[in-house]
Amino acid sequence: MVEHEYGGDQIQILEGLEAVRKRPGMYIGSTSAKGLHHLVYEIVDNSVDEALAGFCHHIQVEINKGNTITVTDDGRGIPVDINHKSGKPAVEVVFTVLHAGGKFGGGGYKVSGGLHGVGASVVNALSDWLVVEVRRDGKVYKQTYEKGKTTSDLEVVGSCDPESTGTKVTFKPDETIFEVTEYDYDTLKVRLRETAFLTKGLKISLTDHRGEEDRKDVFHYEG
Ligand SMILES: Cc1cc(C)cc(-c2cc(NC(=O)[C@H]3COCCO3)[nH]n2)c1
Repeated sequence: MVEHEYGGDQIQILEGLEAVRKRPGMYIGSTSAKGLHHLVYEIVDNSVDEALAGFCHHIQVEINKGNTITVTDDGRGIPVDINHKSGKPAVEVVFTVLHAGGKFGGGGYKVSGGLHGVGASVVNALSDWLVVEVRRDGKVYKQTYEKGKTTSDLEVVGSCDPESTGTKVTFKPDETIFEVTEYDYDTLKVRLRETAFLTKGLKISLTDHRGEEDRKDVFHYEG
């Protein structure tokens, strides 16, 4: 690959991020409480896709102190192999390339919690920071981003049982973008219960760590 082509790709990525941060409403509908909660649905939808593919059985959503969100699944783990067009790990492409495909192919971007999660890079762009951990092949991989820009190379930070695979994402919504930065437990509860109902067999748990005591609900509907 010739040097200038690489530059082109990098510029494309930066333009994508800038577009999302300049007009967030175009990508997540609004920057009100609705948009704040939409960030969670965009991430969860990726794990739901993995569940629909038959590889993920449990998704955990946690509201942490400071109103950061952690979503953990037990799927195969986002691929970490180097994508030969970009020279970047597949997981980095997922979180940094704005997929022009949007929800319905073509350039248009449909705002909705539609499936076939492609919104990870949008969530990343609208977050002060985002950390992803992938468990795959008995290794624990980690990468970090700030406002959608990569701030560390993908690195192996540990090892794990080869049978233990999955993806964990923690992010902090950018308070300069969202008018509301406090998560509402019941809003997430209603949506996650509906998602579990529509995805028979998938267990979805929601935990709020912000209080003295944790508050938790688990949704699991059999077919
Ligand atoms: C929380 C979260 C967030 C994102 C962006 C992706 C995922 C995700 C993605 C996947 N699985 C995959 O990407 C599939 C894709 O096909 C190869 C094996 O892995 N599982 N979980 C989870």
